[in-house]
Amino acid sequence: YTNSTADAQRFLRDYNSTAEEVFFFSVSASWNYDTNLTDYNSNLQVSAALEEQAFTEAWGKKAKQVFSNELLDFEDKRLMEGIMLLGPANLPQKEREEYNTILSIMERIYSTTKVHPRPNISWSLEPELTDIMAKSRSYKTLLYVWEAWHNDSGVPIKEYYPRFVELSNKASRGDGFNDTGAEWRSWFESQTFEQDIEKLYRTIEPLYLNLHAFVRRKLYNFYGPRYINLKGPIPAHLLGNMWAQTWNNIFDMMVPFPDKPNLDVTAEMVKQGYNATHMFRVAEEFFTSLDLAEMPEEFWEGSMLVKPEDREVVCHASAWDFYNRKDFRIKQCTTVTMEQFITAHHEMGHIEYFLQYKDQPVGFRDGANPGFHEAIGDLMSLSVSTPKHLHKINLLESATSDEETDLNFLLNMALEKIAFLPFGYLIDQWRWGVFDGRTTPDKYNSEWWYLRTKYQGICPPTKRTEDQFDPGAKFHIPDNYPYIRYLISCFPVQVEWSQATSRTHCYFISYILQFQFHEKLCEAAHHTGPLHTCDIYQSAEAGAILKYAQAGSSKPWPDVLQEAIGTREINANSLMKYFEPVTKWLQEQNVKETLGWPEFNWVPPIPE
Ligand SMILES: O=C(CCC(O)(O)[C@H](Cc1ccccc1)NC(=O)c1ccccc1)N[C@@H](Cc1c[nH]c2ccccc12)C(=O)O
Ligand SMILES: [Zn+2]
Repeated sequence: YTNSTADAQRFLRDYNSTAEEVFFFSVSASWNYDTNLTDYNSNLQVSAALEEQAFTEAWGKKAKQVFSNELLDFEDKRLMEGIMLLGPANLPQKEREEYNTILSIMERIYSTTKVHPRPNISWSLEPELTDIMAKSRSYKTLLYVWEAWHNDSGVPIKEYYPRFVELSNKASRGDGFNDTGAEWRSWFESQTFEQDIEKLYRTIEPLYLNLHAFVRRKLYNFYGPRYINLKGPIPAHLLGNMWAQTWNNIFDMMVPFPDKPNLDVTAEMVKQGYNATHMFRVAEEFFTSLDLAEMPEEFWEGSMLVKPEDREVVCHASAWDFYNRKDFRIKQCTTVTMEQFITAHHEMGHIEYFLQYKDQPVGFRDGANPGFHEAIGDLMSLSVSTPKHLHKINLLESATSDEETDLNFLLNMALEKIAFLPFGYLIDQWRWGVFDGRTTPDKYNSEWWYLRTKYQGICPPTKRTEDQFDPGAKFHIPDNYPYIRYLISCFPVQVEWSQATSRTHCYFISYILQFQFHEKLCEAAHHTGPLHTCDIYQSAEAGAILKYAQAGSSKPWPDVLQEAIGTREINANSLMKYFEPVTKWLQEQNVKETLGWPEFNWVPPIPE
């Protein structure tokens, strides 16, 4: 290759066809390991990762040697920049092996941890512990399960994490970043990224404080003054979820108008004999009703939609692209619940994205929009969760949309979407501090709980020390998957050109903007009435916008965005408008409440 445009384009084509084979091989090895966690499969997965890293190193070094970037158009420049990022391939061979092995071990510890309440009884996170956290209303049972999971999964991971951080930072420095956190933030290519998120968070904070105060009062009425301090943080194990990240599982303790139809359709799904495959068939029909693609045959043949009995697997849901334009799979330990039904739509949103992208160059199939993937799945849940949609798919008797039913629905959505915001925000705040060295291993847990109390207004139900490692008890930390993308993701758009590289700006498709996106899709679907009753199901016009927005970065972003979403600024107006009825209602309920948790350091007593 010489430094000419023609050669650069040939280089990109050659890279692409080789990359497909190498990525197919390493994704297949990861799939085999994740669906059968044995030493044998771990070794194969680690060596496949080494192969991929050797490939990345060879082509990345060649690209840096030969090409300077001004030869190429915007797309090819982005592809070439991606190829030049070596990641773990910056590490010498021994350290590469150590890096891959640590990741494999941490993932396995998390995914195979079991709790033994009594001899020869063993509970996994999915489904046993998850179900108990969702359904139990016994303070002591919840405390036992919460503490056992956090100790048994987090503590063994703790010994590996500092070394992992060291190796990850060294790899990031090899690509010119100060540390891995800086590398992750660079994807948003915005000098004011952290301030933007802080501003976004401050906008919705009043809504969160009202939800928090209301939930705390209801928990106080149930668990009593011994365990709930009306001026303090809420004990983390009482919110229906192992990490207190979404609170919709305790909706039954919060229902504003209990005599209205029950919006949690889990019971109805069980009654109608739903199983995993049927849940995914119904999800598929939602997407095809938007004129998006149906699942290929390979999907139904290759996916793992239920937890196998005979082997250990990674149960945390995920969607897989095998980079051969044919094999696309979901791995989910599906149980028949509404929450899992929503997750099935979220995972299938990833597959739809893969299908839209499959004929794009490899570099655009995932890296181009870090996290746009995650935004699509959540966007769908805004429609799928509506009483109107659940009625259309015959899971809800009546779709009476009177004011009280609407309030029930909006509170349920707030327990999912609003409760999530501070959690989505704090995970990577903690990690950014770890990667840039501010949070040293001797402070991992205290910093974690400081952020958990500061943003979520929750506290550990029992004393936590530096002997434990509670961040390790949340999948995305041992799996090293960035989390802010569940809150903010980014359309990279060409804006102005500078000499060395094409400057791209970030159009934030934030968690907040999904409501704006939803608003646009609803307009296209000719929806009338309040936004929260909109369901884009069966609207090909709405699907067209989605398809256009999703169809890879070969389309010019600005018009997609302006048309689809409105502005590039993060503004929470749509979200605030969406929740406006329930915000007012919560403010009325909270007239006598203390908003926030001034008794910041309060922790509940241990039950005797
Ligand atoms: O992790 C997930 C779903 C799994 C996933 O689809 O996001 C998955 C995560 C994962 C990443 C890397 C390896 C293994 C699993 N992401 C993907 O499968 C995926 C697929 C294609 C591209 C990018 C990511 N959800 C998050 C956030 C979340 C759950 N429930 C919510 C409700 C409202 C808002 C957010 C959430 C969580 O469980 O904490
Ligand atoms: Zn996802």
